[in-house]
Amino acid sequence: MVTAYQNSAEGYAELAAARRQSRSLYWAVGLFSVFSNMLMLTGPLYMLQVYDRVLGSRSVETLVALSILVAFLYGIMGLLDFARGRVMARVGARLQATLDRRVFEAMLRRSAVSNDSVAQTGLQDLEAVQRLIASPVLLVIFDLPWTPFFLVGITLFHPYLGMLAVGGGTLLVLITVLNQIYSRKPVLQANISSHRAGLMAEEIRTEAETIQSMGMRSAAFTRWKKTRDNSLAETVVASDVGGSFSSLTKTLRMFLQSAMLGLGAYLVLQGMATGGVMIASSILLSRALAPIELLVGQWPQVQRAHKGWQHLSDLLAKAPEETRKTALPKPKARLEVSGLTVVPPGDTRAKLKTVSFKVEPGQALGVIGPSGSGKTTLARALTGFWRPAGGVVRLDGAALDQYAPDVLGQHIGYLPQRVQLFDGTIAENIARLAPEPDSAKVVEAAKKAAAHDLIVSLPDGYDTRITAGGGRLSGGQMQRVALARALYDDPVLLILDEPNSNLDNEGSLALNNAIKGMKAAGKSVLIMAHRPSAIQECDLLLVLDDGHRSAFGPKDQVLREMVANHQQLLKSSGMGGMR
Ligand SMILES: Nc1ncnc2c1ncn2[C@@H]1O[C@H](COP(=O)(O)OP(=O)(O)OP(=O)(O)O)[C@@H](O)[C@H]1O
Repeated sequence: MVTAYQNSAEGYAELAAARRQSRSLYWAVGLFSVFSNMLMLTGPLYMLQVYDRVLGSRSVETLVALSILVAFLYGIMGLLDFARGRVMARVGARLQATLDRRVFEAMLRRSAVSNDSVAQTGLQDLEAVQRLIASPVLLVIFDLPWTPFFLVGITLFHPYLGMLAVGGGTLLVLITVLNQIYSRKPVLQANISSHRAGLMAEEIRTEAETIQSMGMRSAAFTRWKKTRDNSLAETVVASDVGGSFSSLTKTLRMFLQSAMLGLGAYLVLQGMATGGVMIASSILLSRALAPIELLVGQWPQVQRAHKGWQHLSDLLAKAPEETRKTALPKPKARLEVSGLTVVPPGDTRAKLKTVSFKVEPGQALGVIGPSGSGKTTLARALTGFWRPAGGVVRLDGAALDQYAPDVLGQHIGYLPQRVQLFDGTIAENIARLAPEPDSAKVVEAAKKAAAHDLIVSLPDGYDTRITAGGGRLSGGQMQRVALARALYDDPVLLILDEPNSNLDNEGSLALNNAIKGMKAAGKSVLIMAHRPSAIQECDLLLVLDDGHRSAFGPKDQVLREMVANHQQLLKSSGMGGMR
C-alpha cells in the first residue's frame, strides 16, 4: 500500500514538473482574468448609470456617451477572453508535446511487463488532460475566485440582496458537490465501456479477413453490439445524472436572477434601493454564478481529465524514466545465458525455468521443442523485451540491462514468429522505421536476405508502400522483408523465431545463406524451429521441454542422443508390451 502511494506520488511529481513549464503562461492567464473579471462589472455599472442617471436626467447625450464607453469596454473584455482561450490552448498543447514521448515510451515499456489498463490508455489519458486545459472549463478556476467579490458587491447594494445571492450561491455549490458524488461512478463506467467497445471494433477490423472468410460476421457483430449496447446504456445513465444536475443548476440560476429582480423591486417599492440597483444586482448575480453553472455542465470532461491525470501518474510511476546508461562498445557475438527464468507479463508461473547455455561468435544455435515449450519466450527474453524473473543474459559479458534499450536493439536482429510490418515504404520498414533510411544499408540487408530481386520486381521497388498487414506482399515475401529488417545495420546477434514457416525452397535456401554469412562474419545466430531444414546451419542444439532445458550441446551429438533415447523408449515400451 505504502509503495503504491509512493509510486503514484512520484508520477504526480513528474506530471507537476511538466505542468510547471507553463507557469508563466498561467500567470498571464491569471492577469488577463483579473482584468476580464473587473470588466464584468461593465454591465451592472452601465445599468446603474442608465436607470439612476440617464432616466432621471432624460439626457440622450449621456446615454450615447455611456453606450460608446460600454461598447469599448466590452470589446476589451472580448479580446481578453479570446487571449485567455488562446493561451490555454497552447498550454494544453505544450503539456501534451512535453509528455508525448515519455508517455509513449512508458506505454511500450509497461506493455512488455504487464497488461494493465493504464498502459493501454496512456495517450488517450494525456489527450483528455490536454482537452480539458484547452477548454473553457479550466478558465473557471480563474473566474471562481471572483464570485465572492461579486457577492460582496451585491451585499453592498443591500444586505437583503446579499443574503439572497449568498444563499443561492451556496445552494449551487451544494448541487455541484452532489453532482460530483452521484455522477462519478456512471461517468467512469461509461468511459470504460466505450473504450472497450472501441477496442473490440478495432480488433474485428484488423481481423476482417478471418471474420469474413469464415462467416463470422454476424457473430462478431452480435458480440460487438452487446458491448456497444452496454456502453450506450451506461452513457445514457451518465448523461441522465449529469443532465439532471445541469438542468437543476440552470433553472435555479435563472430563478435566482428573477428572485433578485423581485426582491430588488420590493426594496425599490420600500424606497430602500433604486431601479438601477435592482437591475445591476441581478446582472452581477448571473456573472457570479456563471462559472458554477459551466462547471456543472461540463463535469464529465473534468472527471475524465482527472481520471486521466491519475492514470498517467500511475503509468509514469510504474515505468520510471530510464537512467542514462554508459555507452558500451559494439559487443562481440558472445551470448551467455545462465539460470534464465522467465514469467510472461500478466502470468504467475515461469514459462522458462533456469535455462543455461553459451553461444560463441561464429556459432549458430538451434532451439527446438514441442509447441508451448518456451522457444518464443526465450527469444523475447534474449531481445530484452521480457525481463528475466531470475538468472541473467549476457552479451559480450555485459548483462542486457546494461545496454540502453535502443542501442541493444541495434545490436540484435529479430525475426518474430508472427511478422508485423508497418505502414510505410519497404525501405523504411527494412531500415527499422528510420526517418531517412540509408539506401546502401537497406539494399545490403535486402541482398543478404535474398529479398533484393523480389523487391525491385515490385512497381515502386524499395519505395513501394505497404500496410501494417503487409498489403500487397505475400506471407513469404513479408517474411523475407522482415528478415532483411533483422539483418539491417549489421547486428551481432540474429534471433529467428520460426523463420521458415512461410518460406518456399528458394526462401529457405536464402535463409541458410544468410545464416552462413552471419557465422562467417563472426556473428551468432539463434533459430527457434520446428522444421529440420531450419537448423541445417546450426552448430549447437538446445532442446526445450516445458520450459526446461532437456538437452544442449553440439547439434549432431544432441540429435544422436535424442535418437538413442527415442529407440530406448520404443524398446522399453515394446518390452512392456511383451510382459
Ligand atoms: N504473453 C503471454 N502471456 C502468458 N503466457 C504466455 C504468453 N506467451 C506465451 N505464453 C505461454 O508460455 C508458454 C511457452 O510459450 P512459447 O510461445 O514460448 O512456446 P513455443 O515453444 O514458442 O511454442 P510454438 O512452437 O507453438 O511457437 C506457453 O504455455 C504459453 O501459453
